[in-house]
Amino acid sequence: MTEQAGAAPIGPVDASRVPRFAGIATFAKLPRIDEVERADIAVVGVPFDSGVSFRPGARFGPSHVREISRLLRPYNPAQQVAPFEAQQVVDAGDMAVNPFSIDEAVADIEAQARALTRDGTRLVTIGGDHTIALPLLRAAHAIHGPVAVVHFDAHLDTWDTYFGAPVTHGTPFRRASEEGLIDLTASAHLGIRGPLYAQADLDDDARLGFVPITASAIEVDGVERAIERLLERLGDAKVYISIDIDVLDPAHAPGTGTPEAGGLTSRELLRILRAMAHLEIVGADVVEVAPAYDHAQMTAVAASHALYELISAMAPREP
Ligand SMILES: N=C(N)NCCCC(=O)O
Ligand SMILES: [Zn+2]
Ligand SMILES: [Zn+2]
Repeated sequence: MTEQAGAAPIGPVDASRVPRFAGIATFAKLPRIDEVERADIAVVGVPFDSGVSFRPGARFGPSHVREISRLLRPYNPAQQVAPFEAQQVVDAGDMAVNPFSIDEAVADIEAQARALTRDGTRLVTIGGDHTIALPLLRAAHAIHGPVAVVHFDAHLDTWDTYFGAPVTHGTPFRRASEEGLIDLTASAHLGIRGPLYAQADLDDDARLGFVPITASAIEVDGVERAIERLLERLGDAKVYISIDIDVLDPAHAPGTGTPEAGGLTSRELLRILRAMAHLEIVGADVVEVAPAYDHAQMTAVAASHALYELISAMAPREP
């Protein structure tokens, strides 16, 4: 089956005809990339977790999230859009990445991201640990120049090195800032909380170009105020959205490697994502889902809904 030029996008398999628990688990039962001529958005997995500092297992995130994503439905009332009708969305499978060498893996990811985005396709990536944001930002920068990074996370991920290693899941945004990949005037973290190594972590972070909208600011001032601050910061910059699922409270997302108490609810996360629908979103990722620590697929449910809101936010709107 091949999409004809100009024809309507090929959508998901109809779950009222083929039970959603049957068949191959592509994301949201979407077509595979080889079933269409060209895609506006490719959902791609990056099964890599050799950059973690604590619990491993995010390499199994992509298949775990795809499995539960089969429950997603075609119309998103919260954004008033049918995200798989308004644009061609496909599942591009998983990238092949070296599990024994971080440097090789990072080069593999960048090369495959560049190949997938060569003809204007935008990537929505399922991790994998947060290390993968660095090569994904390198690939985005090659096309768009410096992008505003909207980073949802309990952690800053702008630390310098771990055991002397510069490329880990705690360091991607420091490297990205040093390399000039991010727009230093428009990037922000959301949901930051928990213990740090020192006050200097925050000072470094500000110097590297981020403004933190903390979990406690969201609690005290409310989600609407957080959205206002975020949109003010972003202006009309091109945006890359990176969601570490540990931005959610462990009550909402236990299946992750470095959990921290006091996090966002999934409802808060989804609402903030919807507020970015009018922006130019050039790519996105959802990372750090570690199925071995998940219960009742709850972390995967949160991740699959975050991905659905991202894809919906990226859909073209009637002017
Ligand atoms: N990116 C995530 N999830 N965690 C980073 C934590 C780094 C640390 O152990 O200090
Ligand atoms: Zn984190
Ligand atoms: Zn992170």
